[in-house]
Amino acid sequence: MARITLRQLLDHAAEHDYGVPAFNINNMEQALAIMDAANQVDAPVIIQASRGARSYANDVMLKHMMDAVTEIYPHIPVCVHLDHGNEAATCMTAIQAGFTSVMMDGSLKADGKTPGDWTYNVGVTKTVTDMAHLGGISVEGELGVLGSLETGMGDKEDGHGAEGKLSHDQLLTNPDEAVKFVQETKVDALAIAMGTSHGAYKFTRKPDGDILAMNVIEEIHRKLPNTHLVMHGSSSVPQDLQDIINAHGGKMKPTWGVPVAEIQRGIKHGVRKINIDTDNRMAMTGQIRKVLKDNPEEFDPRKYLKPAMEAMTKLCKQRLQEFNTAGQASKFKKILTPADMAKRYAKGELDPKVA
Ligand SMILES: O=C(CO)COP(=O)(O)O
Ligand SMILES: O=C[C@H](O)COP(=O)(O)O
Ligand SMILES: [Zn+2]
Ligand SMILES: [Zn+2]
Repeated sequence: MARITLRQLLDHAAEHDYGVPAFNINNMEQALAIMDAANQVDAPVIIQASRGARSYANDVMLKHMMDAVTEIYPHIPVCVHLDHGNEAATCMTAIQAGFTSVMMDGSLKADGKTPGDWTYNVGVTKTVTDMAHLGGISVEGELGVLGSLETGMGDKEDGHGAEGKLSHDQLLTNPDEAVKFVQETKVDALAIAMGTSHGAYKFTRKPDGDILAMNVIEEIHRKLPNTHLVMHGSSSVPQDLQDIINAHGGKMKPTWGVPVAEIQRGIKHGVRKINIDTDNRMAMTGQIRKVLKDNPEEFDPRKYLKPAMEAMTKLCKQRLQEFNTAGQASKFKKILTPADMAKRYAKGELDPKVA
């Protein structure tokens, strides 16, 4: 069994200077595609499921898929993470379903739309870390609200995210507040806002420092050198994938994502978890469109799901190589269980350290 906690994985990533992509799954095809990639390049990996994924696939199905992938690939450390938990109960039921890590996203209220204030965010996040750490489960928190620095609009493309206009202050995580937040909540990883947003339409041009504020990451990392930073909305939205979709009946508008070089710069400054969903959605959809358009007589799902999985494996493998995750799986000496981690939290060994 190689199910690893986020904390152990990201501590290893910090020690060995790499980042770990967190790929979203909703079904068996995505889980197998990610694991095939991780196995090919000897990489540990984070598989994450959103609330939407949990209701799409059912927790029982997800639980057994996670067991299946660790049984098929026992040598690959896999962290199973809840993406964007909206309240404490969502986190607790994920833990019951076997997740080794949860995100309590208190940057938004439980409706997933209204920005949460400081007191709300610290309170709900601390409730989750207090409970989760008792059982050795890791917690990611979020400070700052995801949204576009180009338009000032919140991030609601994929159905969750702030609605309406946000202030510059809300859109950029304040480094001093980040220090206080980590000290008060004891989160294992901190997601920050600096201009990325979910979905395909992040930027209308190649992003520069005005609309993708990587300097915020550098400043937070200076103040919190031991905190693992998380970049959400980090798909690169590759042009070739846009082209495949559009060449086969799709209608994606011109758009830019987060350049891989910017993520690599982030990894040099404490970014350890990089959330990617949209790129994989595009990789799969491009192949499904292509097969169905080129072979309109085809109706066996395997005929389009297999190329879709292969395209997703290719994308995942590329990111694992680009983030230096490749080659790291076999470096793990021992995978600690949540119970082992619980003892470490109890002793205070994993308490946050500030510069
Ligand atoms: O942040 C994400 C999941 O939490 C995914 O971001 P993308 O939409 O850029 O893939
Ligand atoms: O939130 C980000 C991920 O892309 C998950 O999306 P989802 O909520 O539509 O499953
Ligand atoms: Zn989202
Ligand atoms: Zn996200």
